[in-house]
Amino acid sequence: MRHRSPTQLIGRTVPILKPTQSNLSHSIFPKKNSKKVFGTRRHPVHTTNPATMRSICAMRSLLTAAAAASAPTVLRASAFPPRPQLRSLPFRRGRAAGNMLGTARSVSAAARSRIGGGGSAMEARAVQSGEIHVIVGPMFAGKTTALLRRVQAEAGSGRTVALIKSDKDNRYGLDSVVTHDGTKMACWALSELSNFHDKLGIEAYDKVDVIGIDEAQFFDDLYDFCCKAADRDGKIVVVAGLDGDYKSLAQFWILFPWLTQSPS
Ligand SMILES: Nc1ncnc2c1ncn2[C@@H]1O[C@H](COP(=O)(O)OP(=O)(O)O)[C@@H](O)[C@H]1O
Ligand SMILES: Cc1cn([C@H]2C[C@H](O)[C@@H](COP(=O)(O)O)O2)c(=O)[nH]c1=O
Repeated sequence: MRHRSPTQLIGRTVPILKPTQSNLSHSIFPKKNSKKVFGTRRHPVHTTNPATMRSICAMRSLLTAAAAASAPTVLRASAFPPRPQLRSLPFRRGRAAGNMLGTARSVSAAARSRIGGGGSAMEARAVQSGEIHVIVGPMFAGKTTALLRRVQAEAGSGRTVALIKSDKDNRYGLDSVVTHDGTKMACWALSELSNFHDKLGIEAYDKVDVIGIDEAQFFDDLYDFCCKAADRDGKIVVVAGLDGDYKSLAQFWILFPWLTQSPS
């Protein structure tokens, strides 16, 4: 059987056009081997589903506000977090010398401090939005492999990472994301992405720079979570999942019109 590679898209979530029937008229799928840039103008999502349309329109104001914000990215430093344990934070905090979090703060922590620290409204809005990266393809395409490589590279470059998968995927156990050829990495197995904040606690969430999500197609709240994590909290979110099944996976699709560029 011919091996198919997953497609990788990358982008900030930037609202470009108000979704209308006319700009929702094209397929979300690029031509095979296409290097074309993704974005609402070029590759809008194809949907006539009223719920999807409502969702897109409802998110527009949030995204517009997020896009209005601009500030230099705050570079973050930390060591690779220890294996997540249920009922405990996945990061050691407050260490001195090898202070795992160094002196830098996460974008969200910095943003919160600006907002809560009596800064002006302009300062409060000056938060760098994050990014959403999408790895998409059919089963056995190497999506999880690509996700783990990316997350491990981010961790290796000093960012704090957290990995999530759907608890619906219990094929290789629940405590790890596992590729079909056996590479694995500890993860949080969740039924809903909205549980992530509760599992980590707000302080630990603040310190996370990169959130990897595997089996993204199973999360009904994928779109809301990704947009909030990227646009409100400045996170880099790397999402891997199937491009569709018989139920259409609308949550995954509606991320696509907000993606503005693909890696060269
Ligand atoms: N049937 C199979 N059995 C074992 N390993 C496989 C099989 N098909 C693919 N692989 C290996 O698994 C890798 C892809 O696994 P993975 O990243 O988990 O894919 P995906 O997340 O897209 O399903 C491939 O690079 C290949 O080496
Ligand atoms: C095609 C298809 C797949 N699924 C399920 C089966 C697996 O749990 C995942 C895919 O995982 P992989 O890492 O890409 O191998 O999705 C499904 O529920 N519905 C489908 O149509």
